[in-house]
Amino acid sequence: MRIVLFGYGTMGKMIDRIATARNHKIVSRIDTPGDIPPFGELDVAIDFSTPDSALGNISACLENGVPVVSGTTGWLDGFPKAELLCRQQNGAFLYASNFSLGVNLFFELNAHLARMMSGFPDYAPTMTEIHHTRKLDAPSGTAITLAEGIIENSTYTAWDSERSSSETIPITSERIGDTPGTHRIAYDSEVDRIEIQHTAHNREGFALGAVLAAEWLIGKKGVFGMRDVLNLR
Ligand SMILES: NC(=O)C1=CN([C@@H]2O[C@H](COP(=O)(O)OP(=O)(O)OC[C@H]3O[C@@H](n4cnc5c(N)ncnc54)[C@H](OP(=O)(O)O)[C@@H]3O)[C@@H](O)[C@H]2O)C=CC1
Ligand SMILES: O=C(O)C1=N[C@H](C(=O)O)C[C@H](O)C1
Repeated sequence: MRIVLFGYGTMGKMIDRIATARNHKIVSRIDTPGDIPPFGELDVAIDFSTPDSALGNISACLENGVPVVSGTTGWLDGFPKAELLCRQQNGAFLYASNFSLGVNLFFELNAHLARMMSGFPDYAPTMTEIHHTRKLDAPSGTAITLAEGIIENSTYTAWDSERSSSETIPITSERIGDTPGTHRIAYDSEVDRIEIQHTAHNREGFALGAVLAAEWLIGKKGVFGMRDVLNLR
């Protein structure tokens, strides 16, 4: 595949290495606002940029008929616009708050646990996410996806950065050193705690997942997520 990378920071560089090792060609590396890749020479775009720039990068790809994979977090207010543009352009767009296989299995486990716990109102959920100190957004995109998974499968209606009501899931964000990404969900009662946790040991799983998603997206039309790639339906 001929690939453009939007965002050439920690993730962009790792994706470059993994994609090249899988015999893909990185045609262009965009790391500065306003830089435009040679859209006509591309098979797919991969965006790991910033909360402020993701929607613009994704829109430019869709307007130029280039399938686009995005893992950027912190811009999801703009997601409906990207989705609409993709459908209007009959394009291909794949978004995931987390591309690692382990986290996507953890999403399934979280949904299952939420369904199970919804019958036991003595237990209340809380969530903690821990990332590196360079991270621009909080809570993490993964934590928001996990909270949405609980909301879909329980009587909880919202998440918040603190417990603002008995119907909200509180999310605590910690920023420590170079932590790649840790997500913990705990259900506490007066007498005990049930908890599940995913710990990324490094960022390889995120980067490989994004390249696999880009390979999968070629030839498809529509809006997709990692559940489609991994066939978790
Ligand atoms: N979905 C997933 O699995 C994962 C998602 N992420 C997310 O990916 C994103 C990037 O993470 P990470 O690589 O660690 O962050 P970095 O800050 O290391 O990289 C982002 C890069 O994007 C550049 N940039 C700024 N503006 C633009 C623009 N308009 N177009 C293209 N590039 C631009 C930045 O340049 P400058 O520094 O000069 O501003 C920076 O080099 C984050 O949102 C993060 O949350 C991260 C890991 C996994
Ligand atoms: O910024 C990061 O590093 C990560 N961001 C994603 C998120 O916000 O969930 C995914 C992963 O946890 C690493």
